[in-house]
Amino acid sequence: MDVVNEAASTPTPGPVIEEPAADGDALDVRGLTKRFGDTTAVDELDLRMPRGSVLALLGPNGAGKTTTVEICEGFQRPDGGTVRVLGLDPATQGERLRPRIGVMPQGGGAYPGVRAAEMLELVATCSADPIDPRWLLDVLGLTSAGRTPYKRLSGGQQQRLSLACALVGRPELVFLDEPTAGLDPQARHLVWDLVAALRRDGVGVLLTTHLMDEAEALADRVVIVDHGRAVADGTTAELTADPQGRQELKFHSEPALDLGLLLAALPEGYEAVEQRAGRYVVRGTIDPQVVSTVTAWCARHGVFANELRVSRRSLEDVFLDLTGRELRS
Ligand SMILES: Nc1ncnc2c1ncn2[C@@H]1O[C@H](COP(=O)(O)OP(=O)(O)OP(=O)(O)O)[C@@H](O)[C@H]1O
Repeated sequence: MDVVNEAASTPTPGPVIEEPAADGDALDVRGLTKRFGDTTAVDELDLRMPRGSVLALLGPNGAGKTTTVEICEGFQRPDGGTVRVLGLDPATQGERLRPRIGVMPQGGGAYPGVRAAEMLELVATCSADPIDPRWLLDVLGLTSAGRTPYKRLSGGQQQRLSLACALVGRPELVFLDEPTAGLDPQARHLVWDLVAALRRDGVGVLLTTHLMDEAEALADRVVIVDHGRAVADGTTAELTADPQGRQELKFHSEPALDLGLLLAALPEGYEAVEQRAGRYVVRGTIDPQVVSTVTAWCARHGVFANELRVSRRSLEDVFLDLTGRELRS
């Protein structure tokens, strides 16, 4: 799927506009701060995003993701810090920036009576070189809903229409705020495929999510935010790598097992933690003998070792280790 170059585009001669160097970052945010009364929604946040890459802002509800995105889009003004999007300041150069970005806001929204295809065609008319709206409706599985008024579309269809509106202007950078919230698994994968296609076409994508599998599946780089601050920043591989190269054995069992006794049954150098009630992780070199020792130890104590698996750390684990809370908390 070639999203950006799908329709032949003929460059239109026009006034020469001084644009920033093409090799600059798509996004360069430094020390971004935003307060609402006593609440510091965004707190000295730094973000860098090369052009054509996918950056995920991952964090729990209220972490400051939407506020950050809305500042980058030019919908809110920061209280401190500098923001450059495609080399432009969204607060003061919004008119030059808007034609070059696509925005899919959280929850979408439209005039309730407008038909799906009309809405997309209307948005397309605002662009100098739009993608063919019919093609986009087709790719997003919305052709049969083209004549349906917005208010009668299902939540998933509204979400996909909102995504189509964000893409129809052939943007260089797209902001997707929780793009798969409320979608069924099929529609969710359709959106994932589209984001992957955008990336292949060289379109930058900043997406927010509180779904770690979404961030893992789509993003070149993940910034984990909590209380408006970046608590971790890197590729999924970097973030989930264990500093000592250890593996993990995870299992579910009764809460409050005596992990001191479990460790005594294992060779020296292992770590065992109850990440939350009844969820255990043993870290170290995990070989069949260790698995056998753990299950035998559980059996001796009259408890099951359920859902036992050897795995690498997930982004959820990283968040839990950094904040002591779950992403969905
Ligand atoms: N307009 C506003 N007025 C007052 N407080 C606000 C406003 N917008 C956001 N906040 C507060 O700022 C903090 C960050 O909110 P924000 O919506 O940016 O978080 P989020 O990470 O996007 O959360 P969610 O995943 O729920 O969308 C929250 O405490 C929120 O209540």
